[in-house]
Amino acid sequence: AVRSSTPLVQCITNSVAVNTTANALLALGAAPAMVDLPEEAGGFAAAASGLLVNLGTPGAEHRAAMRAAVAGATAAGTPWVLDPVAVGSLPVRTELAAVLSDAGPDVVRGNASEVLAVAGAGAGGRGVDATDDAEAAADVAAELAVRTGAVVAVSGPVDVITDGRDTVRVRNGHVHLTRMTGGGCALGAVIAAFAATGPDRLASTVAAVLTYTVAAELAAERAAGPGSFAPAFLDALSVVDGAVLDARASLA
Ligand SMILES: Nc1ncnc2c1ncn2[C@@H]1O[C@H](COP(=O)(O)OP(=O)(O)OP(=O)(O)O)[C@@H](O)[C@H]1O
Ligand SMILES: Cc1ncsc1CCO
Ligand SMILES: [Mg+2]
Repeated sequence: AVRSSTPLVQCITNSVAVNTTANALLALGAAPAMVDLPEEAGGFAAAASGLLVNLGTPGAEHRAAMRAAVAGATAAGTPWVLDPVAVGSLPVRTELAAVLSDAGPDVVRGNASEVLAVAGAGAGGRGVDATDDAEAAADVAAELAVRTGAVVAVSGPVDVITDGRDTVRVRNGHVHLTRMTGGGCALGAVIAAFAATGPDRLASTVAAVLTYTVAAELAAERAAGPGSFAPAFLDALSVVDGAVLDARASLA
């Protein structure tokens, strides 16, 4: 459905991951648009198929663009994904994530530390990357889903995806994804692309994570390390299909 509909995905994302994210969407068959000016972001979000709001390098202009884009997406019913990068101890993005997670995102996507922090459970001086165990955040993620109405996708060696009622675990993936910058950030954009294909947010998010992590496995078979993994991953995103997913999926 992503390939046949070519969803237009607006990304307000960080300056590190912008190129990786655009290339991942193109490889998958979606259309990226990094429209991140405050004066343009709201109108564009109303017309886009999906929106990513990623807090990785949230300068003042980006923050204004995020507010405008969320308002435009909300008014038009455009699905949007919040990636609360490195929230927890950094004050500006942590406050921003609290506001945005209450603004009705369709999906909140982060690693375990970030999801715990957005849920207000990341206390106690826990470092931003102190845990990569998504399972440890599963209950908190489900509570966050119920409170916000969002599907919550926690990434890690096993990804946990929940709408607060049903929870799906995706065991696919490869550690090279964590050694390529933007490995999590591009996943947020891919989740937005899949959200544009239909109203079932849990199903579209599981499909996005499964596609992404199976592509990583295909790429790892051809890669000598994280450097050659990155282009192999784009190649794999462009060929992975339903038959490969059926053969490779490790869901629980
Ligand atoms: N140890 C691991 N083994 C296999 N796959 C992993 C592992 N850790 C993460 N992944 C996969 O990597 C992808 C990105 O998840 P990760 O948890 O690294 O995001 P992140 O911490 O937000 O990344 P970023 O550095 O871009 O912010 C997900 O698809 C996840 O399945
Ligand atoms: C390295 C880095 N720093 C801020 S955002 C980002 C991309 C990975 O999250
Ligand atoms: Mg991240």
